[in-house]
Amino acid sequence: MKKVDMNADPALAALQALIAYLAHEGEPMIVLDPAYNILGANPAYRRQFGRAGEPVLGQKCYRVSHHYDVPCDQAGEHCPMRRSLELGGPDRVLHIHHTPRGPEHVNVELRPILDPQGRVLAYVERLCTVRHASAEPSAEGLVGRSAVFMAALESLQRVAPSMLPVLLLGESGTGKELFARALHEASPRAGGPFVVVDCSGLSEALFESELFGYEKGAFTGAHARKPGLVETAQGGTLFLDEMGDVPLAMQVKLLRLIETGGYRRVGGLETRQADFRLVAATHQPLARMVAEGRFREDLYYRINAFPIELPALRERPEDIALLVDSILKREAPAGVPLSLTPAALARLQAHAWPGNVRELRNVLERARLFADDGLIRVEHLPSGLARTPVLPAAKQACDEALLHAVQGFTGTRRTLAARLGLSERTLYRRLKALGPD
Ligand SMILES: Nc1ncnc2c1ncn2[C@@H]1O[C@H](COP(=O)(O)OP(=O)(O)OP(=O)(O)O)[C@@H](O)[C@H]1O
Repeated sequence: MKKVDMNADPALAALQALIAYLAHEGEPMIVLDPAYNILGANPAYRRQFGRAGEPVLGQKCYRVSHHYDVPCDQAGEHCPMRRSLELGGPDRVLHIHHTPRGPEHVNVELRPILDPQGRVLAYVERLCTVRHASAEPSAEGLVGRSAVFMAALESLQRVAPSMLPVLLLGESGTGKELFARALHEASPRAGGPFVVVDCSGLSEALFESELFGYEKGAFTGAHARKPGLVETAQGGTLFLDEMGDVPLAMQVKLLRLIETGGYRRVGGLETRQADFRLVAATHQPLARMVAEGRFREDLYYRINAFPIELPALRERPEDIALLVDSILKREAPAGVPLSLTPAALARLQAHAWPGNVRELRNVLERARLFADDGLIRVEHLPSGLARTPVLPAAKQACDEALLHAVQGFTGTRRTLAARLGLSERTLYRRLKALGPD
């Protein structure tokens, strides 16, 4: 390695020392100059994000991570370097990065390194791939890449390391349970249990014995002692689903449990100490229920410490294609790939989805039974589903789906037309309308 003359350029020497220091860090890190050039990359970065034969040094960070020709903020995204400059300190953002494995959700943390005069000498960027959500079709877990989905995921990432109770708000079928599980997995309690309590439809007595357990002989039928779900969640996460349905009389016991961690088994005298991270969810308007006296105000403030709004599916139509591919991966028997015609996809994108992702899953499960050749067409979708309105969004989605299909296809036009459920002439006409390529 070339020796640096410290007296000649102390700033350069400081940068070299910084790069050498980061070489021993286990997490992927790069050093950037204020003009977005990558000055150094540690071995962890090269292992995780480097591509054989593609040098990263001297490249622009936005080119390597996003394949953009301009910085992220000029491409409509949050640029941590710009924000860091505005804030005069570190910044964090969740981005979708191109990696050798495909697009991935990556947590980016940027810290400015200042010279003695307080000028930015360089930035250190730490990258951390989010493992519990996918930006590509995935057979399991959360998937999504729309801005509203990313905002919810970013909140999840920020709160996960803490012990703060989280309240997930969203319509039925928006993935509250999936988010709760992802939160648990992203938290330091991931090695502990994840326990789901469905609070809907439980009477007060049943709720108490389910949650706190009971002693032998506590009531008729209590032949043996039974631990409650709070005890089962020891060291892990307790997920209270449909929190708005907790009976009023139980709310006070729940509040005591959350505030002091203390509870008693039904029929027991001993106060036991709970140890769980609380995640609650509801599709009900809790604030209104408080105003109407149907939900305790003190409990509401306690659980509402960190609310996360989960978007309805109609607010993220750009995620539908990704969700469809993911659900079809889940539903398809091994080895039989299923796909949709662009027209069928456009119809799904135009529907309002009151039942959200669950409804989408059900529609696809049904359609699959009709798609004998593995291709789901419009006629396989329920007739009540949005009738292909020529909405600009739906039309554009249809065109995008077509382009996507063309780009990934290596066979002849004839076989491509057959796969898409179009006549060869229609395919030719549609491609012509999309441009010379
Ligand atoms: N972002 C997502 N990515 C992949 N699958 C999803 C996503 N969101 C929801 N799902 C799927 O949709 C279905 C409904 O999700 P989930 O049960 O988590 O919703 P919920 O909001 O808890 O519903 P409810 O309020 O009725 O309990 C599940 O099959 C889940 O796997």
